[in-house]
Amino acid sequence: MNAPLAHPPKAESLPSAEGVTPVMAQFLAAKAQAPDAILFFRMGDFYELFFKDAEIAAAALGITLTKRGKHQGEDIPMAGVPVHALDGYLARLIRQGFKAAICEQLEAPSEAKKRGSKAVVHRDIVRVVTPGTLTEDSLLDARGANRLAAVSIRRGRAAVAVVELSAGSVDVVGCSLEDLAATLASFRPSEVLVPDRLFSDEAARAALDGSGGVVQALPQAMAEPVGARVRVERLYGVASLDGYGAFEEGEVSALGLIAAYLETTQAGKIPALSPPRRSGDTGFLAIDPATRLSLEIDRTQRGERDGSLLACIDRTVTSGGARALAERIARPLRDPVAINHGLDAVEWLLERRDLRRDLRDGLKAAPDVARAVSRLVLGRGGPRDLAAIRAGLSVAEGVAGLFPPDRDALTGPPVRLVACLDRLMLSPETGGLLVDLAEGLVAEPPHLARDGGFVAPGYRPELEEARRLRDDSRRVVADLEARAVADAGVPFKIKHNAVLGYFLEVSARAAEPLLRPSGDSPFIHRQTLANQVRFTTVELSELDAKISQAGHRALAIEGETFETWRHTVQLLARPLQAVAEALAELDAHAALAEWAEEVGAVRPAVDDTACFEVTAGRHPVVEAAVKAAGDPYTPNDCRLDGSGANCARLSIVTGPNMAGKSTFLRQNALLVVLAQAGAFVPAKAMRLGVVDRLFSRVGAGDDLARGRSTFMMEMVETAAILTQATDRSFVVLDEIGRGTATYDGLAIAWAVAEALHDHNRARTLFATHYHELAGLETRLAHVCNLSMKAREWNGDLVFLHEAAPGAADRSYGVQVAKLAGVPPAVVARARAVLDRLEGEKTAAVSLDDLPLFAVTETPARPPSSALHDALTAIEPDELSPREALEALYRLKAIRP
Ligand SMILES: Nc1ncnc2c1ncn2[C@@H]1O[C@H](COP(=O)(O)OP(=O)(O)OP(=O)(O)O)[C@@H](O)[C@H]1O
Repeated sequence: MNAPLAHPPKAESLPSAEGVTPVMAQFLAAKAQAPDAILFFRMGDFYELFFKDAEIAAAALGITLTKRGKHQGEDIPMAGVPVHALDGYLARLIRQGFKAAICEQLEAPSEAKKRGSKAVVHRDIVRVVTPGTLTEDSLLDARGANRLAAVSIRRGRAAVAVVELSAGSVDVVGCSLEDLAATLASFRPSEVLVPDRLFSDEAARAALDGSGGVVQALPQAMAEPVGARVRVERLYGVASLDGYGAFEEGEVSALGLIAAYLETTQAGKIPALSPPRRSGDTGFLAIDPATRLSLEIDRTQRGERDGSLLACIDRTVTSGGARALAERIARPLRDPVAINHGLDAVEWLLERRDLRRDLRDGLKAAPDVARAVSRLVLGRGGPRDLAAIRAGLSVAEGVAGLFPPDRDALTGPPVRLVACLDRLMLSPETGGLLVDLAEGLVAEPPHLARDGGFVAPGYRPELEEARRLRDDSRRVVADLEARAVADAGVPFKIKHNAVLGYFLEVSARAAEPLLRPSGDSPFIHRQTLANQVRFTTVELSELDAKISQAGHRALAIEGETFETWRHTVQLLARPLQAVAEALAELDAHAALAEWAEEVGAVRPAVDDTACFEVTAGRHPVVEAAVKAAGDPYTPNDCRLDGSGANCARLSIVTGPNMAGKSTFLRQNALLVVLAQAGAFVPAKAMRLGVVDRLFSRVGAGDDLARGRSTFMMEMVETAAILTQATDRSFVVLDEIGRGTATYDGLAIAWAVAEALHDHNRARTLFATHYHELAGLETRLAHVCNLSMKAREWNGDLVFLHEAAPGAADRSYGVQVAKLAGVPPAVVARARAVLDRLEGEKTAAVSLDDLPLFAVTETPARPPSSALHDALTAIEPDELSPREALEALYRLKAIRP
């Protein structure tokens, strides 16, 4: 999978500003500020696009391309979208990898006119929209987080910084280059920032490709640690970052890329961010992109959520909860203590069915508080976001009240739940905001603050006054119609428009007597149309002015009230986000308990040993599919021990096609993911010594996009496992070696199995159709054979899906071909050829004679030496000439 690259229009294609109209000059000035984005230029009720942007948008969005005026003798291409439809068009552009800049009108045309009739309305870019910086509900997936990541590599170490604008969270992880891909993939970023120099770095490119995000290259200078530190300090408004922890150079550099990007894309608006959460790469179970794809953890191989492990177990009732659960499954933990804290919370809620039901019922009323807060802080929120905060805070109060006050460590809620409950406790400030909004905001406010109508009656006396004046005057206007009809004797109708305000309208014929000159007529002519004539009176004009003044005043007071609330939300952003997080976490825990009850999952025993023991385990997704089709699912045991003390470290799994080998392998890998994510597991029992890295590989499909053949891909991925797996890792390999000629494949499979057993010492399940590999059981100390059982019945094959000790004798490929509907003549011929080949094989050279079986000495990990380590740590691009010379002397001084 190749990461899509952002494809902005080229900066050098900007048209010259010579001799253009004032509005076009304004457009070009804005365009120069965001040359790599498609500029949406507000003109009244439309956002217009010009020049190359218009052509790109017309092609990408299917909108009409027209022209407007000339530029240096050439037509100016133009396209436009109505203001109210902007979000939809933005979403489509962003999905296609474009950036968009929004240039707004910052004053009303009437204001501009005060500066002279030729004055141009003041406009400026208020925001650059990119995939990682979206906050609008209409542009976001409610159940998935939207993250912006940045990668930096300094002195041989990688760092990943990640910000989720809608939750205000910031994570930073320093990791080895080997773990970069897994670390980046664990965040599923929508957009990844990299210094442009990293583009030519093989390892970095591979990691970026696997991240799934749109890649944006920034100038290398933005990643320089000194400048980066200053930018991060500015983002947080602190004099020094030291108060947040001691950051590695690469971490500061990655955070600096994010700070630079937020400064430009948010046009100076500073989001409310929590201090960077720093975690080393040892905090989480490393799962590289290929493994995520193969296990279909949060997306299927086709890229859909439906059908993944996450979709199968997700019972959350809020979008924040869904995101929290997704994060847990995407980044399982590695520390048994932390994992057990999560399991304690699930167990406690599982045991309290009534409380759990009430909790989930209460949570259902909680809107997306996190996203509402971030929109308000970034100046994009409206009254409905305030209503979301009000509802969220009152749910927090209600939900906290469901839990017993008992905080005893033995009988009360476990630590993870107590931590959530503590965050739900409203402070005097957040409590005050709730009271204020409950009193001052109407029950169902409009989306936009602009049109008013959201401040509750009675909340501000001066607003009441203005509203009364406006409404009373409207009533007088309504009375005036009847009086005018009586006075003039013509059927007047009172109407209103933006240009004339209120006026009296009557048909042209009926108006005739009123148009004759008369000294004392109160009706003043305003306008003659084809069929109607419009009049006003002094009284109507006065009332009109009164209504419009009162209306403006009411709007101004509502605007002021909104601004006060928005400001309070900005000040309280962190505690409000903490409430949102706590609600989300409670939802995720309760959802895991709910799912565990539904499918009969049990608590895994997670510890520091090297064991893996599953009794009657099930594959959650395949089980659901099989049961939906009305068939039973066969549970299976699996026992491995990395130390080799209690049972085998490596199992060779054989069996007919379709017998359930792949399901068995993935099932056990998924149980590791679930257990370390703090979830219960679908099994009768499970004991797990924590895993540091999880690998799953299937004899691969083609990756034509990257120009690599099936077999090459298979070997690249196998190489990654052999260099990275440790004695704490868990590896599942499915038919490795199948992509080449039989003997090459067998030889490679054999050597890989041996290396994993002898050198990596990882707990491994190795499924294969090379039955010769079963011979490893007698040759290596910690290998056992397992086979998936099937029976022949009246010439047909019946799959039992049962993993039993021992090797399979054959593959039954021909029987499977028959089951699949291959024509009988072809099946019969295949059987005859197979009999012949099997007859010949008995006479062939014995495998024992092959050098395959000689014990290997080659270490699987690359050799490491002081010289090698020192060389790896040097970053030539970061050294001054003097430092380079010093580094050279240091290298010379190292003795091999
Ligand atoms: N434990 C089980 N209980 C019930 N049905 C199962 C079980 N395991 C697998 N199946 C069913 O068998 C089908 C085939 O399983 P799977 O793909 O794991 O077989 P396989 O041995 O890997 O096949 P191949 O060697 O052809 O790749 C699954 O799609 C599922 O419907």
